[in-house]
Amino acid sequence: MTDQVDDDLDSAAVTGSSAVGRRGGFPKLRMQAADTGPDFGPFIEAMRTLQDLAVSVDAPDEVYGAALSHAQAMIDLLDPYRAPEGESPAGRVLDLPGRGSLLMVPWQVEYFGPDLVRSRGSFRRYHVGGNNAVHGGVIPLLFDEMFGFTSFMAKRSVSRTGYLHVNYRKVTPIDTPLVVESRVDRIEGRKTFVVAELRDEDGTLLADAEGLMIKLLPGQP
Ligand SMILES: CCCCCCCCCC(=O)SCCNC(=O)CCNC(=O)[C@H](O)C(C)(C)COP(=O)(O)OP(=O)(O)OC[C@H]1O[C@@H](n2cnc3c(N)ncnc32)[C@H](O)[C@@H]1OP(=O)(O)O
Repeated sequence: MTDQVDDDLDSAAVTGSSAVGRRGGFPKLRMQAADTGPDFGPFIEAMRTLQDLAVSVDAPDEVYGAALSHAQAMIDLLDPYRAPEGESPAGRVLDLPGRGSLLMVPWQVEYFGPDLVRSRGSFRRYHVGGNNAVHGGVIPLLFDEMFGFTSFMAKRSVSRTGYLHVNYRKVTPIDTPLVVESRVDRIEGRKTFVVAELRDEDGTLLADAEGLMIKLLPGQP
């Protein structure tokens, strides 16, 4: 998938501080897909496991103290390497789940075209809202990412989400392979109406969504 998207991302417009030009409203960034070494992916996966643990362990206070020391050592190690958006690899490694960004759910786009974008993955302990069900605020994050990608593939990339409506049809489980598909429903001037469905591998509908992506005007952030 990377080659096609590399080209598109190179000319894509995304928000950020290191602008090198303007296209539509967004600053245009150097946004080539990041080419990382072999340790970046495992580092992100380890950080995701730490997120799972941080929301789930019940440990003695001295264990939290020891973990805090390790966390502070990591902060000291990484802090000198802070980089502007569009330069740090997180969010730009298209072959990693969630583009290698901890903000994104760790899903992998497996098909993308102007007609359809499909992504697969699982939610995990970090995403639990209650009783092992995925938090109702996490699912729109997945849909919004899909709508952004769908809009991008439909060559409507300089767009932002105007609204995102989610119907929660069934409880969404963690640690279960799921699939989401998103497509353009219709285009009206600046407005791209997008729809998506989240299903389990048996085809059971868990949630669906409709969104409005609005093409930005020059000067809009
Ligand atoms: C491969 C890369 C993948 C990346 C994925 C990442 C995707 C992430 C996408 C996002 O999450 S973007 C962040 C969340 N969204 C925002 O922060 C948007 C904040 N809102 C705005 O900036 C402005 O509202 C916006 C620029 C979108 C629109 O403002 P405008 O003043 O230019 O639009 P205007 O109010 O004139 O509305 C334009 C049309 O949209 C309609 N509209 C706007 N908001 C609407 C709304 N909420 N509901 C229904 N219709 C709406 C409006 O009626 C009108 O329709 P008509 O053209 O038919 O007259």
